Amino acid sequence: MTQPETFGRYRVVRHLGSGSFATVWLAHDDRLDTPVAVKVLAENWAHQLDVQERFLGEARILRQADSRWLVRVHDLDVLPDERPYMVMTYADQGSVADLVAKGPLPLDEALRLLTEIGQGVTILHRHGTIHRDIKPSNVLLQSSPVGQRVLVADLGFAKAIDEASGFTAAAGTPGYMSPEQSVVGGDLDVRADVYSLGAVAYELVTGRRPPTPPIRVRPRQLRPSIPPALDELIMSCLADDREERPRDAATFTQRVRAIRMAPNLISAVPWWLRHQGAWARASLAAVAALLLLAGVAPSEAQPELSFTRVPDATGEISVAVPQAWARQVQPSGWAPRELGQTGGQQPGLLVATDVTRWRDTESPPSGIFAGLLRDPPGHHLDQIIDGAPCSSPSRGQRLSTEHWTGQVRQWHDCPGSFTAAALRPPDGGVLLYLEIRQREDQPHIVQEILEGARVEAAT
Ligand SMILES: Nc1ncnc2c1ncn2[C@@H]1O[C@H](COP(=O)(O)OP(=O)(O)OP(=O)(O)O)[C@@H](O)[C@H]1O
Repeated sequence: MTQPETFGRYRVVRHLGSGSFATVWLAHDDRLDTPVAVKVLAENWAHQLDVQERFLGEARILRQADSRWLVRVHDLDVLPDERPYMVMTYADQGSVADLVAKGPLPLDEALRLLTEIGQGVTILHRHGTIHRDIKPSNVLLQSSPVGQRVLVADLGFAKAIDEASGFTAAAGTPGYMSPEQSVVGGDLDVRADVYSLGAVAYELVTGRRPPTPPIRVRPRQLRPSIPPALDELIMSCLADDREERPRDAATFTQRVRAIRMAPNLISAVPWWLRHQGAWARASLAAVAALLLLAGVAPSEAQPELSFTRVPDATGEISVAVPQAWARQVQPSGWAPRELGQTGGQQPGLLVATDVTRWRDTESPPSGIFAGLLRDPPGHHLDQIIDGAPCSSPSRGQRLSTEHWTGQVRQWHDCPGSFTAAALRPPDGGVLLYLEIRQREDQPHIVQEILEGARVEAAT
């Protein structure tokens, strides 16, 4: 295949891939200085009107739906040889198929992806569209300053809900396609996509594409650590009888979110986590018990303001906080992946007057989040945080003490104050990411907390 030089004003960089009907190129928009993906209808289909119509239909749906969870279409035009092309968001991190090719995903990552895919499909359903071909290779991944974002793509088979009865052609991909999709002339509704969401979920958590229906091997038989609620959800999506499935993608997504929030999946969550909604609530009884077990004791260093040292569940991190802040503790670690960093579950903790309101922008609690990163050399604060927690000006500074070197950024009127810091101990190796929120701005307390944080070598 010869590489064209340009498509209109877009300069072609390289070939990204070819599907059954189209070829996709990486190109550069020199005017806006941004990479784009250009999808061009294949020559052999260029004169087939129904295929052309489908191509244009895909571009229109994506343009009109215009969502951060879907590939966005920025432009549509026609080449001199009359082949249409659409200019889309470039997904620079491949697809979910690449991830799952390496095996089943960690549960927290699988649930995060399923929430995002569910959100993308929900947008389509609200737009009156059935995707009809949801599968891992049609879920693309794009890096963002705060992590990796899912983009549901390839609406080549998509159909308007109100035209979806009496289809003549069967369409979809075996393994992901609902039983009703393989019936010629069968009528469809959004529950066909719910089947596919269940099939994708099955593959993400087991590493195996589900067999053709009826499904006899439950995900928990292949991976016993899967929460029963997730096993149930996947099996209900894959029911032969669509009446037994969740009614739409929104219901599926809600149920995935509820599983993510279950107490046994709790991990501490930094403010900067981009999934604002998916927030685990701490079990207060467990918190009280953990506080006792952790041996919380007032610090002797601050007689005028009593400080307490609180460790995370592994004992690798501990923070000294004003006693009054340590009403609730979530000590069970965090997933740096949520902030776009590498590595699975890591030591981390959240200590606050009310952990459930950690990301409340109007009436924040006082507290501290601390999370460990196995440090890629040269990593710094701006690679972790994205944007600003509020519109007030911020001040950055370097910190260099006996225990830490690093960067600190503070917003003094957020409301209250907000501090983010990335600190390294003298022997390096790890990076401690900290967030400190204070209802009233008292800089000396922030200073004490930064000074008092500790990382012990894991035994
Ligand atoms: N926006 C995009 N950014 C980056 N890569 C993309 C983008 N859209 C498609 N691709 C890649 O281009 C290739 C071709 O995509 P296309 O949607 O034409 O077909 P497909 O989904 O691979 O196959 P089929 O259409 O036959 O199901 C795929 O490898 C896909 O990952």
